[in-house]
Amino acid sequence: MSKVIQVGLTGGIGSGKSTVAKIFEAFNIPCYYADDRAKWLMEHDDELVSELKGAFGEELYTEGRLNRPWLAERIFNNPEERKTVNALVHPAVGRDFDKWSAEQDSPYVLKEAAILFETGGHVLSDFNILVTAPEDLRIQRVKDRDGSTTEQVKSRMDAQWSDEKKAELADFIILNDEKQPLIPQVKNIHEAILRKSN
Ligand SMILES: CC(C)(COP(=O)(O)OP(=O)(O)OC[C@H]1O[C@@H](n2cnc3c(N)ncnc32)[C@H](O)[C@@H]1O)[C@@H](O)C(=O)NCCC(=O)NCCS
Ligand SMILES: Nc1ncnc2c1ncn2[C@@H]1O[C@H](COP(=O)(O)OP(=O)(O)OP(=O)(O)O)[C@@H](O)[C@H]1O
Repeated sequence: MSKVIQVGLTGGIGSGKSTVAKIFEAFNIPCYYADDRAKWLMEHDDELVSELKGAFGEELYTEGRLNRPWLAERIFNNPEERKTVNALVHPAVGRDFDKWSAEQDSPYVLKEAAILFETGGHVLSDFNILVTAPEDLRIQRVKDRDGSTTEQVKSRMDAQWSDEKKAELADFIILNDEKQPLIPQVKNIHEAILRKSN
């Protein structure tokens, strides 16, 4: 059986990539949510759990649950520690995604991931979609959604590439500035991918 067409869907923090993914799902396209799945694997993939404990110590977990604020504080203020987590988590997510993709019956599948170009993961996709939005709007959205501070959002932005740099590598770009309607943009890309994949 030939490999299903894989489409990366990325965007910086608060760009609205999960919101865009939900629209693709409404067009019956299966979507793999890498950030969510990564957190699940970090608690349930025994090999990954032991590698992470080896790198960060037992205090990374409290009663088997990942100590997320503790880890976020560490990795978004320390590039070396972020590199360590990325090097352990991303290959595990890649394997899990490939397994999931092979089980889907669809003309193509989406992988929604916050960092895709940054990890080089985009080369494994057949196409890559970038969601963009003005930086101040992205910060406000995340503050409203999570109660984060501006500084916390900015420290995550600093761990990601700029939209300009990502745009050079994207096949499609969606502008989610709350002025341009999202559904027609998604529909156009969905139809273009179906045409290109036939
Ligand atoms: C530090 C953790 C526990 C914080 O969890 P939290 O629920 O607060 O955030 P969540 O995972 O939903 O991520 C929210 C946003 O933070 C940013 N972010 C998360 N991980 C990273 C990273 N490694 N590099 C840059 N930005 C990141 C993204 O914009 C993401 O959409 C979590 O982000 C994590 O384990 N990250 C490392 C693993 C990883 O790279 N996951 C994402 C890609 S597979
Ligand atoms: N076009 C829009 N109109 C109104 N609200 C929006 C729009 N796009 C996104 N939002 C809101 O902004 C917040 C961030 O969007 P979303 O969670 O989709 O972003 P994300 O890129 O997946 O973020 P993260 O990287 O933090 O996971 C959410 O609360 C979402 O409901």
